[in-house]
Amino acid sequence: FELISVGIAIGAASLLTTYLSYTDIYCHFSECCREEQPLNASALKLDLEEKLFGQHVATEVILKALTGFKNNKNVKKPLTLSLHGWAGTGKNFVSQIVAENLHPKGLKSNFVHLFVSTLHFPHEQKIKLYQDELQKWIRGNVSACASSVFIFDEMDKLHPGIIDAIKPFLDYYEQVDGVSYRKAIFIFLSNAGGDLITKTALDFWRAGRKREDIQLKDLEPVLSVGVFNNKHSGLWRSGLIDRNLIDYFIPFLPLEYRHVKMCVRAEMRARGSAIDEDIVTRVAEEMTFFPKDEKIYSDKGCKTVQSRLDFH
Ligand SMILES: Nc1ncnc2c1ncn2[C@@H]1O[C@H](COP(=O)(O)OP(=O)(O)OP(=O)(O)O)[C@@H](O)[C@H]1O
Repeated sequence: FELISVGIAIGAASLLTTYLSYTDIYCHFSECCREEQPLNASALKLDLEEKLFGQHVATEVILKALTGFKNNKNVKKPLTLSLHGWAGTGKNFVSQIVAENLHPKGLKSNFVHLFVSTLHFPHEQKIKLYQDELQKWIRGNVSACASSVFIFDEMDKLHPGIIDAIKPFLDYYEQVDGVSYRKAIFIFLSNAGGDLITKTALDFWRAGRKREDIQLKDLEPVLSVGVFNNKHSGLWRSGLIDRNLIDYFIPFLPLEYRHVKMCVRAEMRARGSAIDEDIVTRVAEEMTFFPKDEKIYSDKGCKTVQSRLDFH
């Protein structure tokens, strides 16, 4: 009798290993949604600290928000991050880093979805249609992979109201029509609030205080109110803010001359070229800086660094 149960145990164990190795092999060749895969927090930390320049607030908040969310076995709602700041300060860049740390194929993953307002929702008269499609699209993708990531770029160009279509998915519901959205991540990117962030950064600078002393609490309240009252933020009077469904408003500070230089060096490294400090300085000096008198912050952040480097 004992022999039979030992036999069954061995059989079950070997079936399990075959199944495990089968899934491993399958997932090696075809992308799998590994919902329970924990986040490698130290890899994300290293990525952010090494690659993202001048954004100490964003780095800290994103790291905390993601590790907290992914380590919590009992999340009550999806994670919703709203990234704000001037052009070229790293919002898309960070979303890419986050996406890669959640799904190895990053933006190319079947489980990471990027919406660009001017591309996907261009016509104001089609708001209702966009809302229906967006709901269907998100429902379909979350049903296929609970830990899907949705990135909405150019939120400030999104017609007011469209985003409220996804409100039920962002709320504290266990399920909506049989689908649970609790493990999904929504990231909104916007230039709205960039002026408020710059003002705070300038106030610190003018008061002789260090940029690194700026904290989330100096900016988050101003940002959420500012965005709610801004007709061109995509979140104007949005129920998402009203209902406190956005977990973090994350400020991206305007980049200074020294950060632009760091971007040039990073780009040179990525191209496999030796770092030539003369070229670094020349590229950085070609950028334009504001405000008019102090000339502290780069107009385009690090955005045109790559193309400018081609000239040298
Ligand atoms: N803080 C930063 N640290 C390192 N590289 C940066 C940073 N900001 C921008 N870059 C570089 O500049 C490029 C453009 O930046 P990115 O697209 O992330 O800007 P953005 O904030 O999304 O701008 P926009 O609001 O105009 O969409 C990035 O791909 C990256 O190479």
